[in-house]
Amino acid sequence: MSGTSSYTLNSGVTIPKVGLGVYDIPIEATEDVVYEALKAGYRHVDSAATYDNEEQAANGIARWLAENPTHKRSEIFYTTKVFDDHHGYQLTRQSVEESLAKAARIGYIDLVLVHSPRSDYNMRHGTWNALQEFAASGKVKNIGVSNYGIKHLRELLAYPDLKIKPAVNQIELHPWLLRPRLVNFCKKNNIVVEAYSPLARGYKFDDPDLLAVARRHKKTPTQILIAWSLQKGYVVLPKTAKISRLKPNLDVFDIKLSTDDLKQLEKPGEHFNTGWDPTVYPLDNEK
Ligand SMILES: NC(=O)C1=CN([C@@H]2O[C@H](COP(=O)(O)OP(=O)(O)OC[C@H]3O[C@@H](n4cnc5c(N)ncnc54)[C@H](OP(=O)(O)O)[C@@H]3O)[C@@H](O)[C@H]2O)C=CC1
Ligand SMILES: O=C1Nc2ccccc2C1=O
Repeated sequence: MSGTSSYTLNSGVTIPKVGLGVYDIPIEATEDVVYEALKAGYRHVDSAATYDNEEQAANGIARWLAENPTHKRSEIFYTTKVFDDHHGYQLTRQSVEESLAKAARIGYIDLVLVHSPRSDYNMRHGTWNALQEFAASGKVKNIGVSNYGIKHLRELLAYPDLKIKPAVNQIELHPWLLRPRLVNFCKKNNIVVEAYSPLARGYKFDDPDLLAVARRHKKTPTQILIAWSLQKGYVVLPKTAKISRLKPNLDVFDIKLSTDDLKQLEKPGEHFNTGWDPTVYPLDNEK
């Protein structure tokens, strides 16, 4: 098992279980890190319009494909996102066209996400309609959401003109932020869960329970956290800008965490958010 190990989305398309998150990788380093990631076995890259490195991420993929002609574009999964300031039908069309132009060297985008629900009903609805059109056109293969809470998902699933359900919901998840209700809602609705900030951005690397589990498995805390996400059935999106960390972060498929390991790692009482939490953003009638 490796970077090619995958889940199947509700669209029927497969998605590699591990993706390289490229948030905060400096623009000038992104192409090389993505290229090296593909060399190391990654087949999935997660970017966003706001990360300012979409073009460099796509170019890293294009360079690797050009140098490895036995491999096909279809083996690689490239995600980007539409930010809050481009909600609404017209602005979302514009944002995705810009993302497509930046991804020109790889031809299409595998997944476009609504980055967060932070607007209002009409704007979110317009955004989803624009994404549905891109998906129908084939320029975008799958569409989904990020940072949606249960209420935002319920709202979307009730659009009277809904044609395509979200393929994924990308949310912050790690042993200090478990979100069982939201995860179960996604699973029940056949929405694949993607875990972002799966390393809790490094804030918990010295947690004594994490260190104990890591010692037992002769693995690093990073590898245990990635394995934890996989064992929960999540797509996992660890970020590193350091080429030397790419391979070790993928060397996780042999880790089998026991029930006792999971109990020791998971901290249901913490609800530790490392960044923003748009899953609680109010609906129109809550404002
Ligand atoms: N949809 C959304 O709203 C959000 C999406 N995301 C996505 O999730 C991805 C990952 O989340 P992110 O918040 O970046 O943080 P992560 O939880 O992935 O943690 C990244 C941190 O861990 C460090 N790290 C990585 N590997 C190792 C290692 N082997 N040993 C020691 N330290 C390590 C990195 O440092 P270094 O780079 O120096 O290795 C960096 O400081 C993002 O890049 C983005 O794609 C993230 C946040 C929000
Ligand atoms: O990767 C991300 N890190 C962030 C921090 C703040 C807001 C959005 C994001 C991301 O999408």
